[in-house]
Amino acid sequence: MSISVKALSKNYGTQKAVNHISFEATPGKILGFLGPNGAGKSTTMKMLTCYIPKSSGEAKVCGFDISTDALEVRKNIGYLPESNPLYHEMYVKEFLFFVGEIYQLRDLKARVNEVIELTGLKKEQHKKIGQLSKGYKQRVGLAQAIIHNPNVLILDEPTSGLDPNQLIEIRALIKELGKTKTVILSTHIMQEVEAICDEIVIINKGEIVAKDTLQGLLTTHGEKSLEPIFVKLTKDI
Ligand SMILES: Nc1ncnc2c1ncn2[C@@H]1O[C@H](COP(=O)(O)OP(=O)(O)OP(=O)(O)O)[C@@H](O)[C@H]1O
Repeated sequence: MSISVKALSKNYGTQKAVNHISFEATPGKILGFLGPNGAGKSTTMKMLTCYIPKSSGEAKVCGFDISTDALEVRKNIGYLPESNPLYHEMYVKEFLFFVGEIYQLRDLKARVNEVIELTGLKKEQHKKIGQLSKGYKQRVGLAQAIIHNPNVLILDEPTSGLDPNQLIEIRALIKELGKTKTVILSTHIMQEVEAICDEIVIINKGEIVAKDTLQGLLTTHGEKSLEPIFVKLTKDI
């Protein structure tokens, strides 16, 4: 088990952003983490990547506890945050060298060239990040997330705002990465989940309302697609 989450909670003051959630994620599978705006997806991802502390509960990444083994957790995780914060004044290669140095990677030049190849950045590699299109900025975000070859990838809305061509290419890349790594991906695009996710967790108002495979959810709810199930489980009544 690469990710194990048990009764994990996060309170912001009196607000329960994430409330006692439990789920697991395994290598070679892509887990779609879905929920309406404000459901608690980013908060969960930030706890798993040790960006914010939990309020209670437990989570382990590759056996390492997010509260007591943050350094080991970070070594094992690649994270693409929702806003994809990048240094716009840096050149693509310069930025990837910078990230690789933080991880103290050996043979960094070869690794930077490898991730540039993997993420399809070759023809844009000499540009400044600020000069790149949104899709290529996402590729840089993915490149920095995988540069240290982590076992687990946490991707917060990796395809939001991309044109259909970029979307297809980034999805294909994520699917490829998901063959060997444990991937947790949040998205609002139901077709994306249907296309690439093996497991689905739906969170609403900080609580998990569904946890199954796509086929399992379709069968349980007697539907042919995910959208009506998502609406049924998360709409305000
Ligand atoms: N730093 C913070 N301080 C206070 N409340 C916060 C903070 N960050 C998030 N929240 C609140 O926690 C709840 C969950 O937010 P979160 O960003 O995790 O949702 P989300 O599912 O990622 O939403 P979206 O799909 O819009 O990105 C929301 O009500 C949000 O306003």
